[in-house]
This record gives sequence, C-alpha cells and structure tokens, in this order.
Amino acid sequence: MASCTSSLAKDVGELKAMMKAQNKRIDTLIKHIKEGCEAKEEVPPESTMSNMNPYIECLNPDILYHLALSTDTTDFPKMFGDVRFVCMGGTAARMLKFANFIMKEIGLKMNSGVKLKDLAEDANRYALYKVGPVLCASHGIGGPSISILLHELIKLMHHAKCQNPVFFRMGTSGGINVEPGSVVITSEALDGQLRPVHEVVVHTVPELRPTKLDRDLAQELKSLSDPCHDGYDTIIGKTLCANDFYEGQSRLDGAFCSYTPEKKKAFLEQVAGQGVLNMEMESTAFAAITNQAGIRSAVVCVTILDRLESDQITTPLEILKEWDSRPQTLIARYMQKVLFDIGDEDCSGSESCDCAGGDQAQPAQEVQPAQQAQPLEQNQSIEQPEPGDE
Ligand SMILES: O=P(O)(O)O[C@H]1O[C@H](CO)[C@@H](O)[C@H]1O
Ligand SMILES: O=c1cc[nH]c(=O)[nH]1
Repeated sequence: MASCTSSLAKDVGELKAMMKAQNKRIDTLIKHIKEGCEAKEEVPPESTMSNMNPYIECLNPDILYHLALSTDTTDFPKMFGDVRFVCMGGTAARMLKFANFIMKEIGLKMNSGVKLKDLAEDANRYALYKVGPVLCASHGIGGPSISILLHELIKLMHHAKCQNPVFFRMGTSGGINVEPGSVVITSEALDGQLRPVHEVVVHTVPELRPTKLDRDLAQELKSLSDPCHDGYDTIIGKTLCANDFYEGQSRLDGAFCSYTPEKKKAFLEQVAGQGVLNMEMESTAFAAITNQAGIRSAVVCVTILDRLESDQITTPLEILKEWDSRPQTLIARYMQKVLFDIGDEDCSGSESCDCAGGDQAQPAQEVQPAQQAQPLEQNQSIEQPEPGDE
C-alpha cells in the first residue's frame, strides 16, 4: 500500500513537472505569436566545445569512422542539435536498456511495434541511441576504446552545435572496503600510478592530461540519492583507473600473477587509505577528455564486489542486473530534475501557469515540445518494424 502510494505520488509529481514545462513552452509560443513575424529566425550559435582541433574545419566531409556517420550524409545540427545529455557505459545492452528506461522517465513514447535503432550499427563498433535530448553510447573496455568514442562524440557535438551537454559514464567497478551494490560517484580519477592524470603518448612523448571532474555535478548527483529509500549507499570518492582487469587491479585470478596475496592486500589497503573507493578502467580517459573539451561530466559506477574479500565475481546474474541499473536510476533523476524541475520559477505573470508563484526547487531549462510526452520524432533512434514483424 505504502509503495503504491509513493509510486502514485511520484507519477503525479512527474506529470505536474511535465505540465509546468509544457506551460512554459506554451508561454514562449504565445509570446512569439504576439511578436509576430517581426521576430528574427535565430541562427544556432557554434557549439560550446572548447579546445577543438583547428584542422577539423578543413575536413569536408568529416567522417566519424567508428560511428559510421559523416558530415556529408548526416545533417548533424538537425539530427543531434538538441542533445543535452550524453550517457556512456561499457556494453551495448546496458545502453539500449538505459535508452528505453530514460524514454519513459522523461515522458517520451514510441508506438508499439517499433524499437530503438542503433545509429552507429553500420560501423559495428559502438552502439548509439538517441532518445529526445539524451544520447546513449556504449564505449567497450578500457581507455583506448572510450578515447576513440569520445573524440568522435565530441566532434559530433561540435558539428551539431550542441550547447553545454553534460556527459556521464555509468559503469560497474570493484569496490575497496565498500559494501557490494553501493554506487560510487568519482571525485577524482587516478591512473595506475595513482596520478590524477590521463597519459597520452604523442610522438613518443607522454603528455599528462588532468582528470578533472565537475565537483558540483557530483554533489548534485549525490543529493538525489536516498539511501533509506534506495536500499543502498551512494558515496563520493576517488576511483583508480587501471589499464587491465587482472594484474592492473591486483587480482590473484588472472592467467599470470607476479605478486603474493600479502602484496595484494597491502596494495588495496594502501589505495583505500588514500581515499580510493573503487577500481574500473575508463575514468581517467573519460575525465581528461571531457575536461579538455570543457564538458561537465561525472562518473557513476556501482561496485559489484569488495576487492578486499574476493577477486572473482560470484554474485548471481539477476542481482548484477539490478545493480547495473543503479547508476542509471541516479542519472535519470538528475535529468528529470534538469528537464522538469521548474518549481521555483516565478510564473505569476504566466498566461498558462496555474501555480500561485513558486514552490521551491531549481529553475528548469526549457523543454522542447519534441522532448515531452509525445511520440519520438524523426531525429530519434526509431526503427520501424519489418513487414511481418510483431
Ligand atoms: O561496466 P563497464 O562500463 O564495462 O566498466 C567496467 O567493467 C569492465 C571490466 O569488466 C571495464 O570496462 C570496467 O571499467
Ligand atoms: O573489479 C572490477 C569490476 C568491474 N570492473 C572492473 O574494472 N573491476
């Protein structure tokens, strides 16, 4: 009964938020109608990506090889110009699951019988789904894999003239002295030598790029967790990013092992003593590359074991699946907040708003009509069923 009531309350809250967003949009449209045709058509500004390679402008077309997208066959501003969130995770299945989940969470629908289309399927490398303002991409395993994807996604953002997109990595990790199933939001990503850098070797010379993540974003994400209600902890701490799952993470169960169990224990205790809560394999590249492009970003990973207890992952698949969705739930809450939480706007002068001015909460950014409870439009990942398909 209690859970039914709280689920209804959540639905009502979401519907109210969506209606407020609709009302705000209607106000804008009414204003435009009043201003009539005198209003000039807005030219989209350039993207907000910083430090872009100047030679990109010489590429005609620019081919994003690993995504099978090219500027001569795709209208990037039309197709991707509305993207506000880019979510990345290791596997295609996770990202498809997230794309379907976030669709519902932000009030979008597809007709029954259609399914999401992988926009990068022709390249057979990464999966790419678009759902309204959310782009979801799988990045594979390790720094080189996520680095290639980030180069191409940032160029995609640049060509599409995207404005201030926020990037997330939603992953799994090995916790250190952390209850399995907990969610860790990374405060600082450290490499295998415990340096807060991502090393890129250019012309034989190692360049060290800082792995800066957005502190405010991490705090805001944490504020959206609710350990009592969620049933698990969400904590902020350092993440060790290794170049390998086995020896790179001091496991004793790889094909080779050059250290003793005592050395392993000492290493894990040493890093835990330095504030490291978990280990995974992409956070340094993700943090450094998004930082270089001036993109706000966060790494949110569930811990699937406590490395002080074991190396092998023995948790049943069903439980792992549920844990896998925990970072997704938190990130979805953030997106809902940004898209719909417009409770404190002063709507006293509104022509369509029925609230008596200001429940608390953050000002929300405007939601485009195509992002509200409507069928997805043409620039989304929609695949029509084949004749005869269910
Ligand atoms: O769960 P994902 O996103 O794949 O991330 C973690 O899992 C992989 C290793 O199993 C590494 O890529 C590590 O970073
Ligand atoms: O122990 C773990 C679990 C998931 N991913 C990792 O990189 N390490």
